[in-house]
Amino acid sequence: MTLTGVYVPLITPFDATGAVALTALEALAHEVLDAGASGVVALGTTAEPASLTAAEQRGVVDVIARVCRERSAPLVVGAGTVEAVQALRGRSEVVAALSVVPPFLRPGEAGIIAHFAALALAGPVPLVVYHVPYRTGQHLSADTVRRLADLAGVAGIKYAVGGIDADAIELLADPPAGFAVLGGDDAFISPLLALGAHGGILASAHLATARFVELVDAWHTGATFRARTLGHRLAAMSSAMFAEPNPTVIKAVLHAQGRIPTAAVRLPLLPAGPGSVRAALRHIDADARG
Ligand SMILES: O=C(O)C1=N[C@H](C(=O)O)C[C@H](O)C1
Repeated sequence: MTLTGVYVPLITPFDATGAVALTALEALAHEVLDAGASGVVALGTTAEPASLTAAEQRGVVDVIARVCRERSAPLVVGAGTVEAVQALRGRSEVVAALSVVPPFLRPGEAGIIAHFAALALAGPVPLVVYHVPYRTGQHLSADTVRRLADLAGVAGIKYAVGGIDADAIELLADPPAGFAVLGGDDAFISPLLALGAHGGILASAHLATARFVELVDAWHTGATFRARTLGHRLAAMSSAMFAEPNPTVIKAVLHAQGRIPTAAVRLPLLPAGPGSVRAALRHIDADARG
């Protein structure tokens, strides 16, 4: 199956004691699926996974997996190591592991291909390669992405290069069969869809979920005028959501909407400032007014 549409990488809500608010998380997963998301992502960057204990991570995946089971919705789980992908064995709702390109080391493109070949072999589910070079420090050419797509057990890429680059244009001019190209930079999702991307993993889609779904559908059905107009509006909204480190603004907005018990984030993140939150809420209000 090729992953398409909008996948929402769920935040991890905390309650007033600082514990993970599992009931609110469950409700959020239902809400985004009700609004038309194709699926959800557990333990993406947006979930602050490095700030969760192993037990909290398991609790988060358990809750989201239960929702996906009830709804027959696909679940993608952030997992970058052999141990983490192997821990997904037996979870039938999990359709893929989202695995970041190894950061910081910059092993070179041949090393990256060897890494994903080994990880794909070790895991029970296919991989979606998370390519975010402004964080990992590792460039991948279109040719390298094609070689990754050729690997058995690699189902797609979350493409987040901080813009639209020459490699994206080259890749999407002739996309590998059965390989999903999913945008991962919210503000650039519309132009990437225009080039032929299959969908996106978009934290902004916690808000205005149905609009992001509409955007993907509009590009995929050739409703270009609607797609372009909506794309500009959602890009402005996404920029407001990312005015401070993700997911601080999104959590504050969800809290202001009464959807999660607190806006709390864990260190090293600091809560978003009131000006950023007000600006983001203004975008959502404007969108709701049409
Ligand atoms: O958690 C994710 O997956 C995403 N993280 C990105 C980030 O934190 O920069 C943004 C994207 O929307 C999805």
